[in-house]
Amino acid sequence: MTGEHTAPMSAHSTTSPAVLEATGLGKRYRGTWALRDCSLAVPAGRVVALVGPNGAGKSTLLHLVAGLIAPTQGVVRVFGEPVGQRSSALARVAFVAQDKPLYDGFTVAEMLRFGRLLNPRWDDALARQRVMELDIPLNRKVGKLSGGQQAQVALSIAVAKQPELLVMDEPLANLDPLARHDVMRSLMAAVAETGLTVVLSSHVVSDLEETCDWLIVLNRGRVQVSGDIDDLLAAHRVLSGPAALADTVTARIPVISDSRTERHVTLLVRNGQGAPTLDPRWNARGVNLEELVLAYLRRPDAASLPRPVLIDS
Ligand SMILES: Nc1ncnc2c1ncn2[C@@H]1O[C@H](COP(=O)(O)OP(=O)(O)OP(=O)(O)O)[C@@H](O)[C@H]1O
Repeated sequence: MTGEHTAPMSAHSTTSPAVLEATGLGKRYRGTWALRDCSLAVPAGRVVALVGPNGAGKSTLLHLVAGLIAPTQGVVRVFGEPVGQRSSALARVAFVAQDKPLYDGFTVAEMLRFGRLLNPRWDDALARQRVMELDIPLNRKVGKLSGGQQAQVALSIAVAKQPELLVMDEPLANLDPLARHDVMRSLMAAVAETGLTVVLSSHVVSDLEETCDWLIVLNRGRVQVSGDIDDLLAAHRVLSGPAALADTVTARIPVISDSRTERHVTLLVRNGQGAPTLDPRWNARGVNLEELVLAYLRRPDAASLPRPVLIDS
């Protein structure tokens, strides 16, 4: 059923200690809720895809995790500690903002020196090695690098801080497909070397399919889906068959998306426990990550099980 999903099966359990945990988390800007009633837990060592349409609240959630803004409601914990101004756990978190935190007038070497001065856990050899392996000249001004090279420098700086949780807000934005692939490959190499947990937001779901193993879907400020990607894919399937039979399925199985012509219907459904035997005229197949995400985004009222496992701290 999950054959189309190429991410390696993870040995992690959903009940391993949560690196990141939100409970009833909400953020209001003046009269508008950017994030509401957000509860989720991410186990250690996961690579998390945070997806959702424009204005869904992704940046707001990531800024709350990084301690850059304070919640209006609820709490977010990293490594079991509530995030706040005095949170020592934030020393274990690196955040790469959407508008890469680089200074155009600095050379790459100066950016690395800056990183070394600001970060007590800085690994200078690692930073230089990563930049040189990518053939990025140390003496070039950051403003003269390509978008892909700038993303790689920002990633190298973040990794050199030796975080245990790396939070990246749209690291792939404005990059061409090859640069996106290269950045994701670099990120995966860092994950393989260090075992760090990564949360990254993106609009391009297909870029995440091979590398991420945990999915969070935000829609209109609410969490619709949070869970292990393999589990989520296994819990859904696509049914296609005669339109005349559609009502027999929709009455018995939770339908996330429904696309019909006069004679034919395609349904993306959630497998309930004890899923009913279907008429042989139905054709069933597995879903891929992009289909799953799109189906939920089209139905903001739908939420997926399993619900996040919250771990007592
Ligand atoms: N500083 C702010 N002041 C007022 N409203 C804000 C502020 N930051 C975000 N918002 C609002 O909160 C909502 C969520 O915004 P957010 O940037 O978190 O979404 P997003 O999912 O990251 O969007 P995008 O994909 O477009 O970057 C939006 O309606 C946005 O206009």
